[in-house]
Amino acid sequence: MATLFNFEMKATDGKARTGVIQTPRGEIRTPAFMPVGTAATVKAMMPESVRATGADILLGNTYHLMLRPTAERIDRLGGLHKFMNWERPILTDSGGFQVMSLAGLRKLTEKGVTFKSHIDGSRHELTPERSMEIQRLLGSDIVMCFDECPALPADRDRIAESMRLSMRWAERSREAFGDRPGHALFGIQQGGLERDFREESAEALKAIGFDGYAVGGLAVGEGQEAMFGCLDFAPDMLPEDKPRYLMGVGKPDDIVGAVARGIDMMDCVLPSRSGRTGQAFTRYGVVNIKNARHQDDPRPLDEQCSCPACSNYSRAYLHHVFRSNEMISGMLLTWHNLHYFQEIMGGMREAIAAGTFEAWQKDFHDTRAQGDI
Ligand SMILES: CNc1nc2cc3c(=O)[nH]c(N)nc3c(CCO)c2[nH]1
Ligand SMILES: [Zn+2]
Repeated sequence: MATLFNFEMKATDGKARTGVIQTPRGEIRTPAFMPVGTAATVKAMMPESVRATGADILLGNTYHLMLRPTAERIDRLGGLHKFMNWERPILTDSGGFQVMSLAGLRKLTEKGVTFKSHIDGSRHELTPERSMEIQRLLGSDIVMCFDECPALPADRDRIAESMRLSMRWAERSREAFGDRPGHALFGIQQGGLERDFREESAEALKAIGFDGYAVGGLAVGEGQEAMFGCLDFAPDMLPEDKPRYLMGVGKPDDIVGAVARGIDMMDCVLPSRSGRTGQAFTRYGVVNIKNARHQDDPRPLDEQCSCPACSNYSRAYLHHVFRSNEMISGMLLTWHNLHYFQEIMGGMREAIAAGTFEAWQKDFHDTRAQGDI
């Protein structure tokens, strides 16, 4: 019987690793970037287009889907993969982070969190047990523990108290998840930027035992320097033979820096969200296509990019459709950004496998510094 869920390390280069996570719905090449499909869609993209950019796995959200159309309805309709026509792996976040960032009238207790829907004001409750049930109903392949992610900056007492609550919730999540071959449960390390709390959290998670381990509690306003400072020690505390997932990251240089510090998986709304606002990420830096200087420019966004936007359209055209608020504008730029993010991931996988990751990083940063964008 094929192994139902396992992480096969192929090569390392310094702290960076490259490998493959085998799942019943297909393999995930690491380091991996997960496009965010919050409400059962990667906004402005057909699923086959998302696949064409090179994505092996998508992220879905417990919070959004429990409110609309509800997990029970998706279950009755055959589960999230069928519902959104994406048959490859899906990782779902557990809802706590989105409650704190989106919902109203929240009440946090040891049991869980109650809140008012940002959609219609109805009241809801999320607990570790309910989050596990929702993610089971959705049919996601990688389930995240229900946790609490404190906003930074926060004092040490607050961070310790929040981390310890999350570790008790991790225990309850593991208990409620049960034994589900072919489905993985990932624990989430908390502890802010504090080395001792990160250590305590890692020890607690390892004692429970998970199929993968996320570094949570970052990309919440601490800035890249502080985040990298934490990533200089936090991932090393997690089991080296399991996938390490940095939640919510990030800009291209955040992603490269995280992989260099031992991270295997990441997710971020940036490429899709900024694609819809006209912000394009290229190897030379960021291009704001709505800027008037592009209105007569016949060149593609990025001469070296093979995506549909760069292969078939000029900057002048992209500028026009954004200025006219045409639907194709967000489609083309989202496709380009996701394609570019996957190109970065593919480049890193190859470089790590070849032992040339240092040189690859130098080229990545040097190219970004030059060039007329
Ligand atoms: C954009 N920054 C960010 N930091 C995060 C931190 C966390 C976290 O600590 N826990 C959970 N469950 N999710 C998180 C998420 C949502 C991931 O898309 C985060 N997203
Ligand atoms: Zn492109």
